Amino acid sequence: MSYTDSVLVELRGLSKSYGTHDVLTDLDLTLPPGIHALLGPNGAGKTTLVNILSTLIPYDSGEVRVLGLDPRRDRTALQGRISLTGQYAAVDGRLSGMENMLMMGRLFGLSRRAARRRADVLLERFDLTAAAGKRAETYSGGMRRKLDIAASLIAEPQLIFLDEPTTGLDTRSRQALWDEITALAESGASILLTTQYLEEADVLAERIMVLHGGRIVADGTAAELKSRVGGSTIQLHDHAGHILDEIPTGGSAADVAHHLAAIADAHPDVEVTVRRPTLDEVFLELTGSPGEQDEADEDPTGGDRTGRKEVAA
Ligand SMILES: Nc1ncnc2c1ncn2[C@@H]1O[C@H](COP(=O)(O)OP(=O)(O)OP(=O)(O)O)[C@@H](O)[C@H]1O
Repeated sequence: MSYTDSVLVELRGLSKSYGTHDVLTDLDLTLPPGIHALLGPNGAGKTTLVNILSTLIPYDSGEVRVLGLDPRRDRTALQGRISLTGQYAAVDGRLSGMENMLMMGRLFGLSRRAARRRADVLLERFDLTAAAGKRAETYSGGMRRKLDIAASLIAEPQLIFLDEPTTGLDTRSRQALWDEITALAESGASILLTTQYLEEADVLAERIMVLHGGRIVADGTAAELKSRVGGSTIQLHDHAGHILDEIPTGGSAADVAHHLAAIADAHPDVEVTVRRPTLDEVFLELTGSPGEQDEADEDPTGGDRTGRKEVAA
């Protein structure tokens, strides 16, 4: 496989097992630079794949290139160009936010002065400047997660792996982190994030891969995945918002207009909305199991509990 700047990750026949348990089976994938989400239920193999790509664990067979490098053979060179923020924050609670940043800078071989300069910029960017002198163990969960990500960015990685970056965060912290992730991508870094939150993948990622049973069962933009489960649905509801009926459509303007005209004739007073399928519905269709939703949280994107985001007709 040859590397060009237009290829971020390339997999050919990647397989990985633990004993007799096949976790990843014959994966093929080519990713361009950008924000990509790896979505899948518990145990689907998301962390295993990220750990392989980020050099933490070896793969069994196949070909793997990350930024043109083989994570097994070119481990050290690749480690200098990527960062990994795991589900379990690597922050040292006894050190202050700034000390954590400087420690990470030294690990990446930056001079003290360069590390300090970069730490100032990143702490400011993640809104942690005021807390920089305080021990990290006094931080909230959201602040620790932000510090962890800030520290992982100290060496300006080309590719950032975020493994379930918002798991366990409340809605506000999650939204703040989404804003940061978007800003990181705008500054030119590529991001590969894993998530169990369908909405997170929908909001952040240009491309979503659904991992299930060791294979990628779907791959595309959120809109492309949604189009796999059919066109828009027209919802009829009363003035109190109770859903009276749902009518599937082919999705084209002509087809939706045709249905709306018939509804207007038969029920001139009824209220209608037209909505696209949600990623939950896509997930159910593709994997036979519902995607995980954080029941404790209200939906941060403003949809209802089912992840529905309605669009006025
Ligand atoms: N070191 C290991 N030894 C044996 N089995 C493992 C090991 N690491 C992971 N597994 C198994 O491999 C499968 C995939 O695990 P992985 O952590 O990659 O899934 P995941 O999609 O990241 O799940 P989650 O969303 O729960 O983090 C699981 O069945 C897990 O039990």
